[in-house]
Amino acid sequence: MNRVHQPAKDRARVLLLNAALGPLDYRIPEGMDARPGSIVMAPLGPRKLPGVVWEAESFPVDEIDAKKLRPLLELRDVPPLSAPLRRLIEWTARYYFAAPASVLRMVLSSGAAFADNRPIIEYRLNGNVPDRMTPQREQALEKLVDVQGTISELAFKADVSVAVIRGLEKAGALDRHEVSAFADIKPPDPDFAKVDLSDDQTKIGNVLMGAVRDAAFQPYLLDGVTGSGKTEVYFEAVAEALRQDKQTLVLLPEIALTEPFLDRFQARFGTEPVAWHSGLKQSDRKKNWRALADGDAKVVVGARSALFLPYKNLGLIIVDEAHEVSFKQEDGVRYHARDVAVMRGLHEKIPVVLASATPAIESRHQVEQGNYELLELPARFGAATLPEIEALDLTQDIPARGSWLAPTLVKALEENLDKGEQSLLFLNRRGFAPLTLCRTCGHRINCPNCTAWMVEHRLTKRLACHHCGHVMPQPEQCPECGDEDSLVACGPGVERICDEVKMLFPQARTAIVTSDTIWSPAKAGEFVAQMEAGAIDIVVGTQLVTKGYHFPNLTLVGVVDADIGLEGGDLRAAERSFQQIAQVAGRAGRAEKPGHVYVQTRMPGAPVIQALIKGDRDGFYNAETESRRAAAAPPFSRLAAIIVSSEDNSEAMETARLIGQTAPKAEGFAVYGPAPAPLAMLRGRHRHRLLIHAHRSIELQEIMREWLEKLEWPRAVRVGVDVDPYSFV
Ligand SMILES: Nc1ncnc2c1ncn2[C@@H]1O[C@H](COP(=O)(O)OP(=O)(O)OP(=O)(O)O)[C@@H](O)[C@H]1O
Ligand SMILES: [Zn+2]
Repeated sequence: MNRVHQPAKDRARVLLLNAALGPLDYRIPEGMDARPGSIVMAPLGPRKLPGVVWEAESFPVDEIDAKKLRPLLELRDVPPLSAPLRRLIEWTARYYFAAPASVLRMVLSSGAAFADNRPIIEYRLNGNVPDRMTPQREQALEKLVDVQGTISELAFKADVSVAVIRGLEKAGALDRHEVSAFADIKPPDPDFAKVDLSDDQTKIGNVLMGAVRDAAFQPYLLDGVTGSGKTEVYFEAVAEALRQDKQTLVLLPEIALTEPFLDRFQARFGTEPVAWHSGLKQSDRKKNWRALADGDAKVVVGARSALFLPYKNLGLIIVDEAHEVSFKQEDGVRYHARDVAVMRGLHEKIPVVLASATPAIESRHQVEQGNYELLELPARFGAATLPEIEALDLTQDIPARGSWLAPTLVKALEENLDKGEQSLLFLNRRGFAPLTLCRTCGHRINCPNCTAWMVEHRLTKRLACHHCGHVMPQPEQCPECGDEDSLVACGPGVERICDEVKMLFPQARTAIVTSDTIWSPAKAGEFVAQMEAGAIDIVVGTQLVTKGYHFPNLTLVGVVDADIGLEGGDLRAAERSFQQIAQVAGRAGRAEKPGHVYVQTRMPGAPVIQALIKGDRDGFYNAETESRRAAAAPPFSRLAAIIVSSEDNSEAMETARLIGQTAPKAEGFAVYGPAPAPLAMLRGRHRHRLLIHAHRSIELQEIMREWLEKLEWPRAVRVGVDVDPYSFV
């Protein structure tokens, strides 16, 4: 056997959609036009697996004899993956220590690539009631009103088994509908509803339109205060891409934001863009995938997973709310969508726009380095002004016993209510209380699988672990000492704040907005409609309400606990607190009526709080950047984490120790740990961490690859690498 780089003409190296397998060689049968990028079906043992033909030189392997090659089974009738996309997949896999097949999975994510073009069969209720009723059937009939989907989607939506849905179909309660595999897509009209831009907006719009026409790689940081019209401005670039017949990808940090975005887009371009997120039903996933691969979908808006899709001729990428940490994926391939978006721009040779009112320190640093071009919108659009921000010192302005809102904030809420204006209370904690404690023995109710407290959710009468999803009924007695009525809820979550609001203002119409209540774009749409109709007076929400929304009648914002974010003390704690509070403050007074923001804190003198109340954004950024520079922290250095986990703690510890002991020694390369992770147990696995700190000039991945490749550990141990980590637990 020898390593050959130039394979024979009828030989194909195929990256199969299976992370455990390396690339394999196959024979290309006579007449099959398979070349790099082609999506194929290949035999593996008795099975048939999808895969993509790749340049052999990208993945050198020991070649097997031509006579032993099995032939490819089929060439799929879908456009091949482009060379720039193949290079992006390779880059992502190398940079983030992921199997190329795992990255490829995100590209082919819908199964659409392998499905034939036959119609998709969906079902919906037809009003017939089956003769025989069961509780499950009743539940399904209740929950599936106006829902259409495949059998398994209906089962999921109705929370019953597939057999129940099949039974309903047999009993004649469901009608069958054929849905075309191809979407019927109306192209957006770039000139549908043009807006008159201000002078500042026009200047930036022109820069971006020029960039789209130039069709060259250029990242932009579109830095404009909340409500300055960043969206209007980047819509100009989208319009230009449409005129050039190029595709645009708009990435949003949260699927809940897609729904309001669709409406806004429709108002500007006359039709909705194509959406991509985990909430899509199977038939829409397939259709949308196909439409963007064929180039029919001109504008795609989605969550981070939309980044890897095989667009036919991408001309522009926009990352909105680009500072958001939710662009970092924390499981599977641990990539940062903002960084990969820029890499995609580089490979596709197109402009990339990062829009934010509170840019990441990393992005500002790139501007300083001359890598990104800065475009600034310093003022709110029109007559709107930035809200007044005031700190409420909780040690002076003390909330009543058993409550969490300072008297000054309560009074402001009351006045706002009287004026008929809307208010928003922000607390980044889901549920009722973060901890349940026994007054008798001091026992704290922990998750059995994680080093974490069980969070009380009073609305669903359960305790839930926010790390693994474990739930239990609210116990009547202490699980430790057995005492009755001794359990108390400690600390507030949004539900508890909402209870307080209802006690204070029984007449107020309230809404809780968290991922528990707004779990789909449709739910977000309902919430927006209610806000716009004035059917809600006071919203209590988590970070989900801090970004993107535009409610003209929302004039008062209260930050319930500004200190929470600073507690963890990780690298980005101050930056994140600043961003969150500035963003939530940015929801207030976005139209004619001015806004007011109260920030409850025990540390009114903290630099973050001071910068917020003085509106000294640049002061905060400069100080924070300098402290990072002084500490040689990112972006002035690089970090990578190694997370070792196993159900067996001693195995995990041994492996972590082995990794630590074999750490390479190099100038500007330091390894800290191993140490038990702060989240020492997660989903029943014991976790240990190492942190690598390196000079920017160092080939971090190369050194780590060489180091880890030589080591062996028990099969049950998982070793994950997190490059440029955002989470340190
Ligand atoms: N040139 C314009 N003409 C008319 N309306 C405008 C114009 N520019 C902005 N607006 C309006 O001002 C409001 C704020 O604009 P937009 O939502 O684009 O700001 P943003 O910078 O994206 O805000 P945020 O970062 O807070 O989400 C919107 O209602 C928008 O329609
Ligand atoms: Zn748990």
